[in-house]
Amino acid sequence: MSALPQVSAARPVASAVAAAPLLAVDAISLTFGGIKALTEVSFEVRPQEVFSIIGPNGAGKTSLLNCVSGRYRPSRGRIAFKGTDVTALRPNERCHLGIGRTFQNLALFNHMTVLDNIMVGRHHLLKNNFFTGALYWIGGAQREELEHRRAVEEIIDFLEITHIRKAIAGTLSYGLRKRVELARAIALKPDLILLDEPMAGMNLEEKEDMARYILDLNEEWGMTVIMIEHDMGVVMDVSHRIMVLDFGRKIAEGAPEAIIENPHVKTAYLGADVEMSVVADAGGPA
Ligand SMILES: Nc1ncnc2c1ncn2[C@@H]1O[C@H](COP(=O)(O)OP(=O)(O)OP(=O)(O)O)[C@@H](O)[C@H]1O
Repeated sequence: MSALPQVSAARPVASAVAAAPLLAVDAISLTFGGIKALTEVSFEVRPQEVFSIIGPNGAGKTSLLNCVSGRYRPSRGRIAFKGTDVTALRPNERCHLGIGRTFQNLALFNHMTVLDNIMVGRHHLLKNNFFTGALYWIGGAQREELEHRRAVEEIIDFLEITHIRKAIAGTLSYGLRKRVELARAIALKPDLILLDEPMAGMNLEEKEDMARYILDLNEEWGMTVIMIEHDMGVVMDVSHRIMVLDFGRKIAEGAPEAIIENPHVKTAYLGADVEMSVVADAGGPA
């Protein structure tokens, strides 16, 4: 008997299967004191894929995402994005290259409005600073501001948060704050977005909405997605490919229907009581 949910037919990737990888992670290892969080993990993500990372608690999923975003520097190995070695780059430099992210725990400015939180997301795209802004207020800076507002409004429309655009972020429900955080991350118009447990703490309806936004981001906006998620129904339904970590090592990688049948994956999950219940509760596609 499988503890994992049934899967529907595999999702085809819009880009050619043979496309050069957008992200190439080559044998990265990461240690914290004596703890081996990651051991020689390698994988590639192709343009326009939804690539999910799953595994029991403490398997190294967030550590891996932090290595890709630049928050952690792996002790060994190499990370290339769009063919450029980014291993030594800081998070904001990777952000400029087109890597965006959301966090496992919400990281919004709670005292600010939804609109301002999303505008913060676009901040690094602003070309005009205080001085050029003062000199060219009638021209460039004002036009740039209008452009940013238009882009932000497009995101607000897309994520259906028009009704809360003026609300103070901290007053919103958890599900809505997660959606605002996604809005802020996509405001950067990243080519690759890293989502750390986007459905955590959500009710079924909120999860269904979030799954739809992720699919639309991928299919309509062409964004490549790397997602960590514990809800296996969602993972199996939205992912093109899945990588499984256990104790910091990659134990499997492939299409959802192959992962679900993989004996190593079943063993890893059956060996983890907490994950077992999460997986068993996942009622299939979101
Ligand atoms: N900043 C840190 N300092 C010390 N140890 C850490 C740190 N971050 C992660 N670890 C350790 O690295 C290992 C992997 O943790 P990580 O959070 O990456 O796992 P995870 O798969 O994301 O877990 P979860 O599903 O519970 O979020 C764990 O043993 C964890 O305790």
